[in-house]
This record gives sequence, structure tokens and C-alpha cells, in this order.
Amino acid sequence: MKTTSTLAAGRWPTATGPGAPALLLSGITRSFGAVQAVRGIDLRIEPGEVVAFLGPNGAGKTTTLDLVLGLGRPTSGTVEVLGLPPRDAVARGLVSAVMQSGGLLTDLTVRETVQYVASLFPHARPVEEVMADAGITPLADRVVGKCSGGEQQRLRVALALLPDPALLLLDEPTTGMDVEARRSFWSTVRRDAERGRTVVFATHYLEEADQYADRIVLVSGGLIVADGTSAEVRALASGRVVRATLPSPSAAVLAALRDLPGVESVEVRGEHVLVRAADSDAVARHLYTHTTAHDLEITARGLEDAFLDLTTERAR
Ligand SMILES: Nc1ncnc2c1ncn2[C@@H]1O[C@H](COP(=O)(O)OP(=O)(O)OP(=O)(O)O)[C@@H](O)[C@H]1O
Repeated sequence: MKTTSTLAAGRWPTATGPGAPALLLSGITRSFGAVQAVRGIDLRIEPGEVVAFLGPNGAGKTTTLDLVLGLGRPTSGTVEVLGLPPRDAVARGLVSAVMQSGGLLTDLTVRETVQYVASLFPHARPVEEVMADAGITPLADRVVGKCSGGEQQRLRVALALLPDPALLLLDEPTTGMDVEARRSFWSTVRRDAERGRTVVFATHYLEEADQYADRIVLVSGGLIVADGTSAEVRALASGRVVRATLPSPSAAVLAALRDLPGVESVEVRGEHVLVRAADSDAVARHLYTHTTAHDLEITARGLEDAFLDLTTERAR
């Protein structure tokens, strides 16, 4: 993909003066009738950070991003985007978003769409440059209705880049993109972040959060349940996983494993048994001496385990 951005280094953080956080959420709650979608979020994001909002379905990710865009008002609490109320920040082109779905005019070509939306902004970036950044130059003359889901998603990315926002919000941005499109999308995002653009993205993909975010904010049940680097969040899932080959274990064998001190869970997967435990040595010793298990593997628990642990504990 061509990388023709002409943005000056460090340009975005100065938009509202030095020191203002890119995003400041203070005591945010948001209810829809009886549903408390967001139950109390405090979050400060600095300019240039790439932050993943990671959480299961219904965690409150989209609701929070909508509040940042000024699409709804919090039931309580305040939202500041680069020191401004969200609507002012949007009106100034300081923040833009690629949301999960968005109306595109299917009869226009890709280039016509980008040109049309560019005409709505007083200081839009050059159309060809933005198309190159989003990897849609080869699609420029294609009618939008004939573009695949992943191609339409790349077009939405191009539209969001037009105002050259200081803060870019992405809700499941790579849905429908193939591996190559994903990779080039994230390389563009990372490159812009190095120049000061702040990026907040919501995702279910653990690997995407792990690989591309500087910081992971894990959300569950409308609350932040963990906030840190991928390594820090992963470390919250303490203990290890012992995996062994043990075909058709009896109920008594499984019960004995569950009764070992510090064992959190015992799972049978095909010919294998997976034991999550604080003391993996004790589990290994038991498997070797009291069962016919063989081919043991002991691994540290990963981000997926942290995700499951932390989001299950707080789930309503
Ligand atoms: N307009 C609305 N009216 C009523 N309930 C809503 C509304 N918008 C969201 N909710 C509810 O608020 C909760 C949080 O929804 P939200 O879309 O923010 O979650 P999410 O983390 O983005 O989920 P997903 O990963 O599935 O997109 C859900 O229980 C949802 O059903």
C-alpha cells in the first residue's frame, strides 16, 4: 500500500494546546430505561495512544464510543475530547469514527463517495492521498454497491480519515476485511499514531488488541475491569494451564483433579484434559502418578484467559 501521508510530526496534540488529554471520561454512566449500559467509567487517554476497548457482547463499548462522539449524552458524568465537549470536537473535525455499520450511497463510485464527503469538510485531506492510505485506490472507479463488505469497510475508513482527526474512533474496524487488508489497515493506524493521532478501537479480537494496541481497556458489564498493557492484563490471569493426553477419563478421575488444591477448572477437549491451576506442579504430579495421562504441557495463561476470568467475574 502507498503511504503518502504529508502530515507533520506531532501535529495533532497541539490542536487544543499541550497537556489536554485526548479523551477524558469522568464518572460516566448511561442507562436506556432499565438497562445500565455503562455503569461508571473513568478513563484518561493521552494523545498518540492506541487503545483497545476489549469486551464481550453488550459490555458497553459502542455506547461509550457514541458518548465520545456526542451521539448521546451520559446519564451522569462528563466527557471531554481534547478538552472540548464532544459535539464541539466533532464539529471542528478533531474526532471522527468508523462505526460498525454506516450508510453508504450504493450508486456512487468509491472515488465519488470520497469526493462528496470531502466537499463537506472545510479542510479535508486530498482525496487521492486518503484513498491510498485506506488501500482503496484500485477500487476508485468501482460502484460502492459492487464492493465487498471488507472493501466498503475500507471506504468507511477513508471517509473517517478525511478531516484528519486528532482522535479516531473505530468500532470493530476490520470486520469483513481479509488478512492482507487487516495488516495494511493496522500499519496505517500505527504509522499515524506515531505521528500523534490518538486511536481508540472497540474489538472482540483478542489478537488484534494484543498486537496493535499500546493499552488494553477491558470492559465488562458497563465497567472497566482491567486497564494496562497487554502484558499487564495477561498477568491478571494468574496460574497456569496443564494440558495432557488422557482419553475418556472417568468421572472419578475428573473429580479427583477438581479436588486438588488450587485447581480452578478441569475441561475435557477430545483426547485431552486441560487443568487451570495455581500449582501446576501438583497437578502434573497427580496426573503422572494417579492417572494414565501422558504428553503433559504446562503453559502460562494468556490474554484469552484473562479476558474470560475478568469478564465472567463481573458479568451481570
Ligand atoms: N438504544 C438502546 N436501547 C436499549 N438498550 C440499549 C441501547 N443501546 C445499547 N443498549 C444495551 O446496552 C448494553 C451495552 O450495549 P453496547 O452496544 O454498548 O455493547 P457493546 O460492548 O458495544 O457490544 P457488542 O460487542 O455486541 O457490539 C447492551 O445490553 C445493549 O442491549
